[in-house]
Amino acid sequence: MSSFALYRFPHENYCTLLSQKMRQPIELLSYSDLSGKEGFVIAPFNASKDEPILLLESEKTKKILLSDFDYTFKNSNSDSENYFDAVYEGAERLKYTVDYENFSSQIASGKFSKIVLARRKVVKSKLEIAPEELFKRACKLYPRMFIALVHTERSGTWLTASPEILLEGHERNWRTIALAGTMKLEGCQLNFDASNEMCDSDMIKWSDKNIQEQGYVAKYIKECLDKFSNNVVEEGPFTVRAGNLVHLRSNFDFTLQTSDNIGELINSLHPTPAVCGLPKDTARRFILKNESVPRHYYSGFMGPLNTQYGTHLYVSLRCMNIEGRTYKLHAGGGLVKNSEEAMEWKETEDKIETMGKCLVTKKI
Ligand SMILES: C=C(O[C@@H]1C=C(C(=O)O)C=C[C@H]1O)C(=O)O
Repeated sequence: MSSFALYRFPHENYCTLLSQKMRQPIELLSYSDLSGKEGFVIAPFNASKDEPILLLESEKTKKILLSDFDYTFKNSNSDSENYFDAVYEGAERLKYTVDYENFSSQIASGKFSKIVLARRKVVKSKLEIAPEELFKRACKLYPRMFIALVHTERSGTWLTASPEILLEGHERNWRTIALAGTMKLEGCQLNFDASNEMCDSDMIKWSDKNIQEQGYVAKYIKECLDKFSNNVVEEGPFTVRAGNLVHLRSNFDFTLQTSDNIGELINSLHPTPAVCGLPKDTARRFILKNESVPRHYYSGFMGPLNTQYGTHLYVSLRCMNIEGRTYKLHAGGGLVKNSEEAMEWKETEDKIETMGKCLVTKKI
């Protein structure tokens, strides 16, 4: 099968299909090597020989209006009855509890001020659902998010509905964000940021724990950017919606003299404490060694790099790895001093629901 990336930016009514048949994607082992490269990047949480950074060069690019989607991809099964079985990967809940104990004890001992613990849920469907159909559902359910369906031989097939920009811009003007802190909208709050009705944003009250979690990410990002730009403008944090969740977000707009060393900037930013921890390198090593389930391309990033439309890299969150009728849904959350296990577990369940909804929604 050829490699492809099908993606849609927030609020756009069209998607882009980039496919590569003749050659395999370029494989890179270091984020810094992205400097000067052009194409669609699919990067893992941690680049290695087994899981390299993949770069698709556009042999063929096509823009498709979402309203023409069904005509372009003729799917037969969007209406049929389906059901799902949760596949318990050796006591998933228990594994999380054990990991949580291990991770939070490192915070208690002062090794990390913040660390992100992730897990996955595996579900099987009775019938195969065309991945393009799932992409279309994600586009309709999540107009504010970056939606991407990618496939390569090395990475397998992944669908993401990401609220988090890692880096975007072109020439001199760039932006990144610090996104962290999570709450599920309930009751009247579900009107938050809906176009027709207003909900009093005072109804969304952030806990000190969430404010602290996001503060760590914002501080880290500011320090990274100050090494590359002397012109960083920080705005926020403010509340933003992602499906039925809200997060705290700060914007960082900055200028670069040249985008020639963009790989260095990416290497410095990724993985931010929104998906990894502080201090970064020890947290990353700890996660790789101790988390029960390998992250693969979850909590990496993907998107177009240095194309004629600029760079738009998003963190690969609210995503799943698709293997036929088996769907592996990944999610994590940041642990800090006052975290509680049951609440952190629920947060991962709430995040997993983002992709879960795409699986169970029938025709939309
Ligand atoms: C790690 C994830 O999300 C990240 C972690 C968040 C948190 O800990 O509150 C919030 C948004 C994302 O930056 C995920 O969705 O799996």
